Formats: sequence, C-alpha cells, structure tokens
Amino acid sequence: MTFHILISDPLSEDGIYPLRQANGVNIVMETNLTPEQLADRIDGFDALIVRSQTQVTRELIEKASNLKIIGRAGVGVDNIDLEAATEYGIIVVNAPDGNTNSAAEHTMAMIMSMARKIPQAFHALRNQQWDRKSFVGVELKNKTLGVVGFGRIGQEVAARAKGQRMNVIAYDPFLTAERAEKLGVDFGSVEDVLKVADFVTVHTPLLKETKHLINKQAFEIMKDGVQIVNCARGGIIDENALYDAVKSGKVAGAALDVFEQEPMVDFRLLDLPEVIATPHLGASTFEAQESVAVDVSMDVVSYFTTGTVRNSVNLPSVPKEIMKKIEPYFDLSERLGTFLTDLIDATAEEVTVRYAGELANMDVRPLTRNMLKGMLKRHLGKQVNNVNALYLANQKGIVVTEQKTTESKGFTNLITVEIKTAEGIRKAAGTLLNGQGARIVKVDDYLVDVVPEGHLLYVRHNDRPGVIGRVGTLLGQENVNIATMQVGRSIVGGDAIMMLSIDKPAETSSLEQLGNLEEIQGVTPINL
Ligand SMILES: NC(=O)C1=CN([C@@H]2O[C@H](COP(=O)(O)OP(=O)(O)OC[C@H]3O[C@@H](n4cnc5c(N)ncnc54)[C@H](O)[C@@H]3O)[C@@H](O)[C@H]2O)C=CC1
Ligand SMILES: O=C(O)CCC(=O)C(=O)O
Repeated sequence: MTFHILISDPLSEDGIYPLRQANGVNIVMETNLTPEQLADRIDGFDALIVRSQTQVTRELIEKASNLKIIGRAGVGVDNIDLEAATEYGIIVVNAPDGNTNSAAEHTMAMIMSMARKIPQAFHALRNQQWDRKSFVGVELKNKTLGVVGFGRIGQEVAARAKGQRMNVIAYDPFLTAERAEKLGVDFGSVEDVLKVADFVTVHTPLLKETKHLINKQAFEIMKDGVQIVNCARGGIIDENALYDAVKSGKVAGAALDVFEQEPMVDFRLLDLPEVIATPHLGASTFEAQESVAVDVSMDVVSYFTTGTVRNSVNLPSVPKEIMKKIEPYFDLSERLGTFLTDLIDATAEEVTVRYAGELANMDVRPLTRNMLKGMLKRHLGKQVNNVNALYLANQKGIVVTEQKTTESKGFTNLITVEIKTAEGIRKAAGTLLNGQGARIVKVDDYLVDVVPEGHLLYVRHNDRPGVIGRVGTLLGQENVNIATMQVGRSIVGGDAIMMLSIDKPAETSSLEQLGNLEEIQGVTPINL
C-alpha cells in the first residue's frame, strides 16, 4: 500500500528526510497552489503537511476523503480547522519545540532593532543620508521587559533579556510565584505587567481570550513611551489601537512580525516611522525549518508505520472497551474542570480527582484527561484535547493525582475535583443521575443540585433574610431571567452560597451591581 503525502507549503528538504527514507510513501510537493487548486488536488492524499500559509479549512477537509493526518511544521494551529479535522477523524500533529529558539531570537532581534532604530537608520543610509541625529535609541540595560504569555517562547525570550541585564516581569495564567522565582522573573497580573514595562512582548496563542488582549484600554495603562513587540500572532494586538497609540506618542516603538491579515494588505502601520516589521519570519531559520520538518515528518511516518504519534493536537485515544463504560462521564468530567476553573481566580498548583463508587474499579485516566481538558481549554484553547491534556498540565507544573474509593456516599458514582492554588483548596463534585443527566452536587462544602450547562452565577453571601429577594429583584431589573436557583449554607446566619442558572450571560455592569448589594460577598459568572 502506498501512503500519499501532499506538502503544500515550503519545507526544508533536509527536514523531510524521514519521509524520503520511508518505504511505501509517495511525496508530492506543490507549494504554489491557490486555495481552489488545493481543494481540487487534495482528494486521494493520506497526509497533508503545511506551515502557516496553507489554510486548512472545513471546506478543504470535506474534499479530502482519504486524509488521515495533517502535519503542521510549526507551533500555531490556527490555520487548521481542528474541529473539522477531529470531526472527520483526522489526526493533527504539530512541532511544538522545533522553532522555539528561532522565535525567541527573532523577538530579541526585533527588540534590539527597535530600541536602536536600526532599520530606520539603514533605510536613511541606503537613501544616501548620513543622519546621526534622528536615530537616538534607548539602552535595554535596567529596563523592564513585560512578557505576556510565559510558555516555551516567552521563557526563552525572558532568559535572553536577562542576559541584556533587563528586569523581566511576566504574566501567564499558569505561572506561579514558585516557578517565577525559579526562573528569576517577577510576576503579576496582565495589568501589573503592562503598568511597569518599558518593553512589552506578547507570546500567547491567538484565542478568543487573547484576541485584542492589547487594546486601547491596555495601551492607556502602559507607561508613556512604551515599546511593544508581537512575534506571536496577528490579532493579539489591536492594530487600530496600536496605530492610534503610536500616533499619539504613547507608544514610542512597535516591532511586528505578525499581522491581523496575512499576507498583509493594510500597510498603514508601516507609514509610521516608529514601527518596524518583518513578514512572519520568527521561525524562518535553517535550523528551525529543518527541526520542525523533521519532527512533523517523523510523526507522519510513525503514524503510517505504527499508528502512533508524539505531538498530537486532537487525537482521541481512548480504548474502545473502556470508552463504552466511561463515555457517559466524559462530558461531566470536562464540565467539572471548566466549572472550577471559572470559579477560581488563581493559578492551579495541584489537582486531585476522586472517583467514588463503581468508577473506582475502572481505568478512569481518560476521564481525568477530559477534566484537565475542561480546565486547561480556558487558557490554551483548541490545542488541548484528552490526549495532550495531562502532558500540558504537567508542563505547566500542575501536579495531577487520581484517587479512588468504592464508597460513594449515596451516589452510584461520584467524581470530585479538587484544585489547590496559592489561595487554598476549592472543589466541586458531580454525578450522573439515573435518566436525568449530569449534576453538580457539591461546591466546596455546600450541597447543591446544579445542571452543569449554560450560564451560571455563583454568589457568596451572608445568610440573612431578604438577600435572595434582592438578588432576584436586581437581576429582574437587569432583564436577566433566572432559570433555577440553589441555596446552600454552612450554619444558620453564616456564610452561604447561591447557584443561579440564568438564560443569558449577565452584563459586567449587572454583575457589579450584584456584587455591591448588601450582604453579598462576591459574584462569579460561570459559562459552560
Ligand atoms: N512568529 C513566528 O514565526 C512564530 C510564532 N509563534 C507563536 O508564538 C506563540 C507562543 O508559542 P509557544 O511559546 O511555543 O506556545 P506555548 O503554548 O508554549 O505558550 C503559550 C503560553 O501562552 C499562555 N496564555 C494563554 N492565554 C493567555 C492569556 N490570556 N494571557 C497570558 N498568557 C496566556 C499559555 O498559558 C501558554 O503558557 C504561538 O501563538 C505561536 O504560534 C511560534 C513560533 C514562531
Ligand atoms: O511556519 C512558519 O514559518 C510560521 C511559524 C509559526 O508561526 C508557528 O510555528 O506558529
């Protein structure tokens, strides 16, 4: 049998030697196809290997009736419709480590070029202007670099910046005080980072949560004269807001490798002398291109020869016989993870999942992974699945433990998730009620009965007469319909909670008003 592989973006020839050496493969390299030509060409191929140019859309996937694996020679998979690939049973693999170094070096090159106005000075010189006055820069030494997104590349950039004797402050939802100390950086919230940084560099993936993370409001809290870098993904910085911030003088320099639309169509930002740019070259080194091509080629060969891969982004790998028994708990596990993540405004350090009842006699590792997927997807987005969730959690320094007991205190099965953060331990427990679907039955030590779906509000309050009525009245005034409400309390007159299920998400202003009501201690929206 021949395995047909289409490579549709330029890949290092040295890097694809694992493919060239494999028996029974037919490699076709066509790197100049239009989307329409690619759609006409794709059918019949077993594997598609791309970089960032090829858009692997649902329409393309639907035309690829033989496709089994998509290889992304790089990190970001935002050019691949993962949902469609998963839906069609196509494994997506990437090369998460191969270009980290190059992307970090490019970021440093951009920071230094920007700080010393090297591209601008070169441009003048090339136009035969010997101008030594217009290009006075700033030193990096003793300046503060703010790193938003402290994963592989963010950490490598920080290490290099420290070599330039910069101070580094970072924000990442997975960064704990302990890890920050170990890595020799300060840490704080995004606002903390933006307020104190002389240079800001972003290294997050582009997700719903990170789209326009650096916007008008973000620029407003930055220092006057801040310099800003984006070598991650176009769209993390709002380009219109950046334009205005540079124009107004708030931002003294911007260095961009990536853009909201690529190839670039709107060149307005480049009219500004403070802005320097490269056309998405962060990973464009011989070393990185060879490395990502080797990694992805090895995974494609491994899939072809053994059916296994190393760097899966979406592979569901649950043994069939286990799957049948535990499948009904998949959704509940994931929702418990998301529920607790929304509830907790702190970095998870340890996660314990307790299985009580019949589940204790089964291999429940897929459930734990699904719970972690629910937990991590809030910050890592689509790249998390039940295959890579545990790996990613470990990579973030989260200690994951499973515990089992056959005693389940009145439930056939009970799954309790406990998350430890620097602020303490929070937990939620859920079960499947016979014929009535999933329920969250305990939040911390309060007994509840909540369907884990839709929009929920978790309200902490003092157990006093009239509080519940005031909450209902206010939400009514704000046109928020309450579908269900649960109340739990520790002791009469003590701390209490309300779990409300509402028909639509409450506006921020409504939540603020709710939080300001007498006897209310706090309000947390949860969206499942
Ligand atoms: N310009 C280029 O050619 C290249 C760009 N990239 C891009 O760089 C980005 C980062 O890559 P890696 O470091 O390898 O990924 P990574 O997954 O190791 O790190 C990303 C980090 O962002 C954090 N994060 C997620 N949401 C966040 C938020 N709202 N605020 C702060 N942090 C948040 C995550 O927790 C994670 O630690 C990706 O978007 C990738 O596509 C990567 C390589 C080359
Ligand atoms: O393939 C490329 O050159 C882009 C690399 C990149 O952006 C990534 O790996 O996320």
